[in-house]
Amino acid sequence: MILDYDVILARYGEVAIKGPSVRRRFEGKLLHNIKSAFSCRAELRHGRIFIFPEDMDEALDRLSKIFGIVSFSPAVTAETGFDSIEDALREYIDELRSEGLLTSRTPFAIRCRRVGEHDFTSQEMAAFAGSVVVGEVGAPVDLGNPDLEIHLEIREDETYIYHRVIPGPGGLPAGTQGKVVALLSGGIDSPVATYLMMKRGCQVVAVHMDNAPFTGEEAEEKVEKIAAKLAEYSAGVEFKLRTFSYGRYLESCRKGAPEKMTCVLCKFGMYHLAEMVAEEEGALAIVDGSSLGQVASQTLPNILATRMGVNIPILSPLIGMDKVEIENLAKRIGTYDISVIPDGGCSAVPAHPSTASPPEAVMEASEKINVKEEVAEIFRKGSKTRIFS
Ligand SMILES: Nc1ncnc2c1ncn2[C@@H]1O[C@H](COP(=O)(O)OP(=O)(O)OP(=O)(O)O)[C@@H](O)[C@H]1O
Repeated sequence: MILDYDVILARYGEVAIKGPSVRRRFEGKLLHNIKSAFSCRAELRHGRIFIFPEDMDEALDRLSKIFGIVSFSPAVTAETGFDSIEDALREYIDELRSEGLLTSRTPFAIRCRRVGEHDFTSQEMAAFAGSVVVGEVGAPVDLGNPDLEIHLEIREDETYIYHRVIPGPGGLPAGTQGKVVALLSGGIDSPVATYLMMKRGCQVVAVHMDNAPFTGEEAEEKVEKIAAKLAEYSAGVEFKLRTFSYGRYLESCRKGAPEKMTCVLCKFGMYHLAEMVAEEEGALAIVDGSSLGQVASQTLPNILATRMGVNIPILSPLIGMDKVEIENLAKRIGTYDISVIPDGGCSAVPAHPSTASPPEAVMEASEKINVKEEVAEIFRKGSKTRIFS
């Protein structure tokens, strides 16, 4: 970064359409989350967040992971007035030229917005600033389809100059929508499902079932790395990972029920364990990475059978998405490269898992192996817990 930015103007979207009291709560949370992500002063002014960071590069990097922010612009501050804006603009133009963003052939536009009383209109200031650029560089003005837009945002006696509008992640500020228990495996899907619920403002307690001896140590390491990556999107709000030893339950499924039902019973037990965790943690829903028809346990009959007897909502934000869409999202959020690290898979998966287990058969098998008691025992033994913030 060459330009000597001193402030970032951040815009927030959905927060702004809420009623006054919800809006105040959301704005407060957003400010808190920003201040937790990096050292800065941040304040609300006229529906924008003005951020004065200690380290500009770090701030620009972290803001792309703060939910609630729609876009943000690093800016240079000038005193409002023709002379001072002209001076600041000339310096700004010099930097744009040295970065190759503005030449004598670059169609450009000045966009000017104004709050406060001034002795000029926005249009007059835009025309003035445009003439400075033309005089300095000779670039053509093109208001309809410019390659470069230079913004002047005039707020009372301060003017902010910027040209970059960097997209933020959108969504709602972390921590505004209560808590969920997210079933987190080392695979591609559940990190994306968890991310999507975080994007809607949820605080996450991630629950992982350690299936050793049917899985290796690599699976645990992957989940920790995935949790750390997801926690980058949770500034200001705790992100917890709880790992339970689940292998003995899988062993009971293999011994006490038809082999082809192992995966369905595995999932059945997971939801029940997640419900206990939710109660303990004060979470109101369970999240998983199911996508309809993707694997044997995700057919409609098996979705029905595995969720029997669970009394809180099980949210599956990926249910209607294709694998390629999910993978693309995983790449964008940074979990894909971790998820594809080979971990040997789960050796308890049968050669021919059932794709349509009748609910009665699942209930019968679950009673025979006493799932509720098995799972309660695992819960009582407790979890390995890591807090990321
Ligand atoms: N070991 C585990 N610990 C916690 N949750 C799990 C575990 N294994 C599976 N899940 C949950 O169950 C969902 C479905 O898992 P399943 O193995 O049927 O499908 P998958 O497509 O391999 O999912 P993923 O890519 O998320 O691993 C996962 O998305 C996740 O939410």
